[in-house]
Amino acid sequence: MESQTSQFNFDRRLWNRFITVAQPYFYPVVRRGGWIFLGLLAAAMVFVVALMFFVEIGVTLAGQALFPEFFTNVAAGLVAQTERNLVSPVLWVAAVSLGLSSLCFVAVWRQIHQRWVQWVLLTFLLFLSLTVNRLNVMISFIFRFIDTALQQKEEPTFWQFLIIYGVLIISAIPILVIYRYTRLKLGLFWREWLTQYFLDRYFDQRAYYELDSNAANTEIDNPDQRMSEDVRSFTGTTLSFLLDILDSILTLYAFTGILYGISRPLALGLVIYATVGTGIAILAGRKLIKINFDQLRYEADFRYSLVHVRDNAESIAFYQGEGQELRQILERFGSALRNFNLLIIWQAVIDIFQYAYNYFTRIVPYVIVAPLYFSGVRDFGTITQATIAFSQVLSALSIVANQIQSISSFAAGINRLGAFHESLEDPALRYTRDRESTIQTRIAHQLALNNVTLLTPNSEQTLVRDLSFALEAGQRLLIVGVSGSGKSSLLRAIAGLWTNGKGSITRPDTEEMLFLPQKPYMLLGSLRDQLLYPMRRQDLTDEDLVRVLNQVNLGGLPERLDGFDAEKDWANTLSLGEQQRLAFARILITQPRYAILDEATSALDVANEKLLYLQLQHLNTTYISVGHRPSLLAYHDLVLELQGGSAWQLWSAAEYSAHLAMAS
Ligand SMILES: Nc1ncnc2c1ncn2[C@@H]1O[C@H](COP(=O)(O)OP(=O)(O)OP(=O)(O)O)[C@@H](O)[C@H]1O
Repeated sequence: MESQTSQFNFDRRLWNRFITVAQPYFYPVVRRGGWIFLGLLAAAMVFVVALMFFVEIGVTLAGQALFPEFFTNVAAGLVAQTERNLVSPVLWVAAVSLGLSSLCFVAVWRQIHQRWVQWVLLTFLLFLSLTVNRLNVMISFIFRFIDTALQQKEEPTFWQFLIIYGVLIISAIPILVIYRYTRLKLGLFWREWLTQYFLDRYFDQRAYYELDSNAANTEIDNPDQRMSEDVRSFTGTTLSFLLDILDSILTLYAFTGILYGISRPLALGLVIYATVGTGIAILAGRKLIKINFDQLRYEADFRYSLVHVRDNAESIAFYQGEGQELRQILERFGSALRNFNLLIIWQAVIDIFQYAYNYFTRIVPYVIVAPLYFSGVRDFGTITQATIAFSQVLSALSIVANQIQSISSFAAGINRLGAFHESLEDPALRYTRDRESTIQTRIAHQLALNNVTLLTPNSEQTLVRDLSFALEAGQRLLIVGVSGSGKSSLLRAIAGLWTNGKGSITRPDTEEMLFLPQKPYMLLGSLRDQLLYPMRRQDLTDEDLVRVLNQVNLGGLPERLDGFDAEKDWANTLSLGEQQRLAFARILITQPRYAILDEATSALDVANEKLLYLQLQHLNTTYISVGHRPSLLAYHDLVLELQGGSAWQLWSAAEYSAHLAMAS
């Protein structure tokens, strides 16, 4: 896999990642889906602009019909413009644009019919953005009239326009509020969908397990942050950039003509100026992507170290490891601060560029238009108009140059989400090294291993070589061996968690098997949730649960801990032995065909261990245990001894007992 940390550029890869993450909410992922998505977006923009054209004509005509005197006196320019529009070819262009853009949506309706809410909201949002843009233009006109009336001391006109302004603002406020609300609402829907999209893939095929996101050399650090903060800022920022781009296009449309009319060299000079500025901003911004990317990681690492302390509070307290923990946390915090320092230095460098870029622009129109004025070709007002048009067009063209900081941090977020998406979609990318071969799994009624050679995920150790055995129904196997010989790993291979190696494993479907891992797992939730984990059987009453708890010697638990529905921090409330017994109760409730127990009774006294195994023998469950204690031999028929160095031997329980007796 190409190293992601070496790829911080505004390039095709970034663009592809952006489309990959942004598209699925609006258009299903299919061949050429990205282009169709962009086409639809353009169609939505065209639709909105054409619609606005007709809305403006409609509003003016309606206004003229309702208040003829007012419109003829006050908005004569608007009326004249509307009358010109009604006979101009632009009317037909707008009508055709409206029809064609609608047809684009009709053409792909089958693909997007489940996504109509987002398209309606997005189109509405674009329309509102355009309305707000128009309102601003109107307000600018009103103030021009107010200023002129003041200057010419036309008091009635002055008051008239002030009242018009008041009325306009009263009608504009709801539009502004709805505009903002719609933008946030669409962001919220999108975030909900995208988070769900990532979560589904995160839990699919145990990606969360294989990502190994705590390893120092991992490509995908802190998936939690990617799914929470990165997704949130991705959706919000994409929408606001989209609206900014629309705004820029409209501004360009409105003012480029004016500018070109005044001076061609000015228009041309502006394009060159903005292109150079954008180029420099992109060059400087590239550096910022990497720094922003690192910042997100360092911040998440810092937060994780604090969560880690919270999760392991008791162990740290026993060890009195506060000093060490504090040092670790401060180190991570230090990395975040150092990187942030770098960020503000680079921002200062970019600020130099941006200030220069924006202040120099004030000179440019004068430099180009003043000679025209001096030579008498243009009048004085032209300079003012050119300056306004120039600054409008420039700000539209300078969207990248002026927002490079936020664009680079947006790009960093896109890279984090894009890389995460890639590794979730393609399991091969999750491993740091290429696998030469994998252990094959077949689903069958019984469990059997055929010539299995098992390696650790990083291929550093071969744990067992050419291991073969088969378990008959009802046969019970005990796996023994020195610490680190690979006992738990063998169970991981049976469960399909580890597949690095050769050979094949035949086993029942995992739904028919229940694994109790070495560390008893206590989920977040109530005592009922603990007992019913992982399959939520709805048919069990409280009496059934109490009966099961009695079987594992935990009958008093509900009374002691406020019933079945109180939520507690179970891992810290229950003793290790209690947690193991609770985990064992899950087997008695689930009654799987196969149970796999990894030192599941290691924290229990021998009497409790015996009680649990006797319960297990009453079920129709075939089980495999891993354990060190000789007392376990009594509950098993076969013994698999892992001898270290990838050697193994299979014994009957009786033979192994005799072997132990001889050895001692
Ligand atoms: N994720 C991993 N990546 C690489 N090596 C690992 C990984 N997990 C475990 N190992 C290594 O694999 C070997 C076998 O580990 P395993 O947990 O299977 O031992 P075990 O026999 O169950 O030990 P114990 O009796 O102490 O629980 C160990 O040397 C361990 O360090």
